[in-house]
Amino acid sequence: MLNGIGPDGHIASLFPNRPQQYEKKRKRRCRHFATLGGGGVMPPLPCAKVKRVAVIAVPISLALASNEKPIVRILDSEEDAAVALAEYTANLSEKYIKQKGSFSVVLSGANLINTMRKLLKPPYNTTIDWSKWLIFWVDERVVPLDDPLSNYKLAFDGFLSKVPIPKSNIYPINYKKSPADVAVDYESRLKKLVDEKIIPLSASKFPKFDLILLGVGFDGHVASLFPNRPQRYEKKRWVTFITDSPKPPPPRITLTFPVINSASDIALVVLDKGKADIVAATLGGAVVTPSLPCAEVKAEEELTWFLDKDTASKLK
Ligand SMILES: O=C(O)[C@H](O)[C@@H](O)[C@H](O)[C@H](O)COP(=O)(O)O
Repeated sequence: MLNGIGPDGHIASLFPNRPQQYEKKRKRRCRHFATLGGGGVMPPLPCAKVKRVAVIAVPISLALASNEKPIVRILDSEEDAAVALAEYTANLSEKYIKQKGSFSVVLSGANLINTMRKLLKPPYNTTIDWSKWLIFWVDERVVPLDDPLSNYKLAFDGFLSKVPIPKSNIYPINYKKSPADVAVDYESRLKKLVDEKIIPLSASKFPKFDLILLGVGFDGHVASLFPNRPQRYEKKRWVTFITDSPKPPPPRITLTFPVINSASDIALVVLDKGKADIVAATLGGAVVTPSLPCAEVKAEEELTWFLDKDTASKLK
């Protein structure tokens, strides 16, 4: 069988986001699955599912996923990763407060907040200068701040209510608007903080946060930048919105890649063996087109992955 490969990885008329690629009974289909290059991508690209492959030509559009030598820390357990994350965050807090008088921290939702728990314990609960912390969200669900789905509520209940960060240093969304307007509002508040020199501007004229803490989804998303949604390609806006997020709830706002990638330090915290394939594909340099969002993350200073042994188990 002679097959071409589309820029999105489709072969024949089997496209990445269409159910036909999963057809198991009808005859016109590809029977056997394998992955060229060994990177597990979830869901796999149709072109990665063809068995017995002879590669005749590789389209030049299949660029390697970008990743500029991240630091990869593989800890024995989730508990050890939480300890390492606390030490890493406390060191950066000390460094940036010394350097510039404040420490801007941008939070994700979901499991990350629990993994930050060691910062609430000695010695960090008393040694960190919490009064200098500024808190933002890399993405937020457009729901009231007391809704169980709110990333603000998750962070407040699990972390922010337990440390003395001044309320005026915490920047949740103004949720009482449409997602589009919530994004405009968050962006204009960030612009004001840049004008007031509370947040510096990067060389490429995006806000430069000190530390962004990211989780990675099973499909390789970071923040609310999903593989099959256009928001990941935004180049100008600082904050954008999505009304059909594949991860519920659908309405969200998110910082864009130009902002994320302008941060000084970024931690990607992935502690879930169900994400071992995504991690192996990203850090193993697998050819994935379009690339996984988590493979697009870069930091001005250092990008550090925090993994546990199980999550790193498929890394060669
Ligand atoms: O609001 C959200 O849902 C997040 O900010 C999202 O980007 C999250 O970080 C990833 O989905 C990973 O989540 P887990 O680490 O909990 O799997």
